[in-house]
Amino acid sequence: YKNAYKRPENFPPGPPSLPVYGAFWIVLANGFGDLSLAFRKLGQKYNTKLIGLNMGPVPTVVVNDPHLIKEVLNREEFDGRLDIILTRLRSFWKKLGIFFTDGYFWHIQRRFTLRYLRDYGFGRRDDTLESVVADEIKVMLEMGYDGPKYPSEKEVVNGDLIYLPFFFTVPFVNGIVHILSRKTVPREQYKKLWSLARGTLLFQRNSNDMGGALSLTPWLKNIMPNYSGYNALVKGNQSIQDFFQKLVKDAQETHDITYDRHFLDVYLTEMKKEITKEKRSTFSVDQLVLTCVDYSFPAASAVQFTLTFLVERLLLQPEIQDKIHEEIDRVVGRDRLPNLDDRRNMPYVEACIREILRYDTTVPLSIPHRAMINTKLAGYDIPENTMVSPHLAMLHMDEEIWGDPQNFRPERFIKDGQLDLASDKSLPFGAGRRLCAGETYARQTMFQVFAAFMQAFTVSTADGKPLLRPAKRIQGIITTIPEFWVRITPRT
Ligand code: HEM
Repeated sequence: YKNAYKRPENFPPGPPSLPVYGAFWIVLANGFGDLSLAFRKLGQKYNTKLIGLNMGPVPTVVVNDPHLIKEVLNREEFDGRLDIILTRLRSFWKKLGIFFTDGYFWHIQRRFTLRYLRDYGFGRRDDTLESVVADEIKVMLEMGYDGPKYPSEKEVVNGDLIYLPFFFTVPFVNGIVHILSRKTVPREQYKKLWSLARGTLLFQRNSNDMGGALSLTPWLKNIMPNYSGYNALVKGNQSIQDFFQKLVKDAQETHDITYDRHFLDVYLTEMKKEITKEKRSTFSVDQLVLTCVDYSFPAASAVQFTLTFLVERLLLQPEIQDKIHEEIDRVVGRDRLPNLDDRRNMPYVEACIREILRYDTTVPLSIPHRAMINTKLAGYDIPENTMVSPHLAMLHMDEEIWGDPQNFRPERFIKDGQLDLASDKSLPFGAGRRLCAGETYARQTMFQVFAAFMQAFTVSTADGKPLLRPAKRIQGIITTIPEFWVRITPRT
């Protein structure tokens, strides 16, 4: 009983702790498989904007209020990340990468990678990258029109059916591979990219926004490696890591310090310089592999699932599909692919993407932050090392901000026929110094892929019956739905 109510002094109110998993049991009882729902209910029950609880041994604060979410994202002392088994098992049991590192290491590596990836088209408008992605889109559409050319393509195309999300994988991932290495994986080897995307999905689904049971009780990996998801996490991670280890190894073998061919060379050159100059460096080959993994992981999962949610929405609300087709035909016609210049003239397509990012929040509780010092939030004391989860889905469903958040209504972002950015108060990519590093890449490529796909096809359900309700959401690190077949009909 004493333990159940033991909590740091002046900590936000919230559910008591039970043995082993602390309040996680109560969270699960309030929304098994839907942490966002659970925290919405707990917020109401304790009548609080900040829910304080112990997730296993970890003091945790879930931020349910739009203003406080923005405050957390913009205060430096909340920029930390947790050091948990989930993050270690993907990075050779070290603290590496961008997503799950913090402090000096993260600052140097995030800044360096964003600065130099930019030279290869990442995070800005770049003609070369745009045409690389457009070439991949042409192949994707060709698969849709003509069916599989290589056996592995049968995994994603079957007659007039396509398999989502994997039909969308290649343009997104090959775009990143090109930014990193100035090459793309050719069509006859696309299988590699699909298995990388499948591995990523396996990893995403075997944990959750808060690290899952395995992160709270890491010893589970020794006694029940299958049931705890540990084996699946290792397997899922392996497929993406193997791909990039090979890419980095190839670059190392042909690296010449006097001439940088691509981002991998730029990194290796800096690494060699730093290692001769300094005794300790944040640069290493393992870190380069993890950097590649971190920039590819969401490109092989979050973006393609966002478009998959959008296609599902078109099946549920077919009138939206007609409006999209009308806009594409009016602005672009049928003789060329939509390009990034068209974005400003296609407010409806752009608004559909913004609305799905709000409506189906991909990362409902964001990636957990960590308080790096003892601090205060809304008058409460937040001890150092508290996990702090900004509840983005709550912000996206706030009635005061949106009026009718439960409706999927792209028009909410359009004013006088123009996209009204000021009305988009959503934060699907977070904010502040931890802002998603791939937001620009995600927004640009999603527009390119989706607009071209809709220019070419009409979508309908595989069985021809109207879709009446959305698929059940699968809670993972990102939220997904089960893969499914969709019928595409070329537009005449
Ligand atoms: C629909 C697509 C995407 C969504 C909704 C999304 C959302 C997010 C969110 C919510 C975060 C955590 C922010 C925080 O900690 O407060 C994040 C971090 C991150 N995202 Fe994305 N993301 C998407 C696509 C991408 C893409 C395509 C890339 C790379 C190409 C990317 C790279 C990253 C990286 C590297 C971080 C870690 C940043 C850091 O911790 O410093 N994301 N993303």
